[in-house]
Amino acid sequence: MPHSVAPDFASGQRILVGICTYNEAANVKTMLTKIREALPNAVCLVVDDDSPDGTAEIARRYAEESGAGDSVLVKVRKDERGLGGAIRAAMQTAIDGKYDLFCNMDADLSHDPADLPRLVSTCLNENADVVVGSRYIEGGAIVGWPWRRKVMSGLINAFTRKMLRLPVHDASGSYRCYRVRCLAGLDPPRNPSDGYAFIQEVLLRLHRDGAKCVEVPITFTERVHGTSKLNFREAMRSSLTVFRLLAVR
Ligand SMILES: Nc1nc2c(ncn2[C@@H]2O[C@H](COP(=O)(O)OP(=O)(O)O[C@H]3O[C@H](CO)[C@@H](O)[C@H](O)[C@@H]3O)[C@@H](O)[C@H]2O)c(=O)[nH]1
Repeated sequence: MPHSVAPDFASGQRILVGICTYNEAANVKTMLTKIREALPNAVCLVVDDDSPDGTAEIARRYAEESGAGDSVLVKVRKDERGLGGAIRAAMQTAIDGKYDLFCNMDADLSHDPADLPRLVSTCLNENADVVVGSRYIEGGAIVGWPWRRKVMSGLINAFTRKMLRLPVHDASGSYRCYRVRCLAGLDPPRNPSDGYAFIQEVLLRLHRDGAKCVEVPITFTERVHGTSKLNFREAMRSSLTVFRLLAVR
């Protein structure tokens, strides 16, 4: 999809782009390069759970050698694991740093950094509180998944949307742009999801707080390098979390 705006359109906004990484040595450098091309004024944050493959070190070296300096931050969590906790840590950095917008995306190039300007401009132009990159609306797509995973993910998302009365069709994808003031306004969750379910949980809590949620179509492309960390157990745990989230106020 073509960009409707020039890459530096949001120069008045302070934008933090967070990518969470576990064993993304083969992807992190390309990701950072492409994010900086897409949004030259944004700050990139890598939240790495002490990956044994040296992801954090590659990101640090990239920051030094590319001259990115303070516009690439690397946070290493030594004793914690889990995508949900890592995204929460990135959100907290956005809140503490008084950023205006926080964009979150996968670090394996499944989410195309070239879509970042579209998410950001939609947030600004439509005065949205959260913009969700969606695989399940017209124009959205998934490339490279076997049909079984597509069907499973589509069904889980339809079920989650219905059960939690969410206003979006893609609750489990984490390509999003948030207004930081809305994240800062959320009460700290009492028992937050540490795994992939956090992606649904934060959307639900924002929606219940009255946040304006807008969807834009994205194409999700299965990674070429590295492996997914979403195993069957975590997928089930995340899906069943819907029932726990029914109790979220
Ligand atoms: N810091 C940290 N990052 C993690 C962890 N587990 C996964 N990640 C990072 O989270 C991103 C997505 O993880 P994958 O394991 O590659 O997920 P996927 O199978 O490609 O996609 C599924 O999960 C995505 C979560 O964003 C979803 O967007 C997508 O819908 C899909 O269901 C990657 O950047 C990966 O490195 C963790 O424990 N800690």
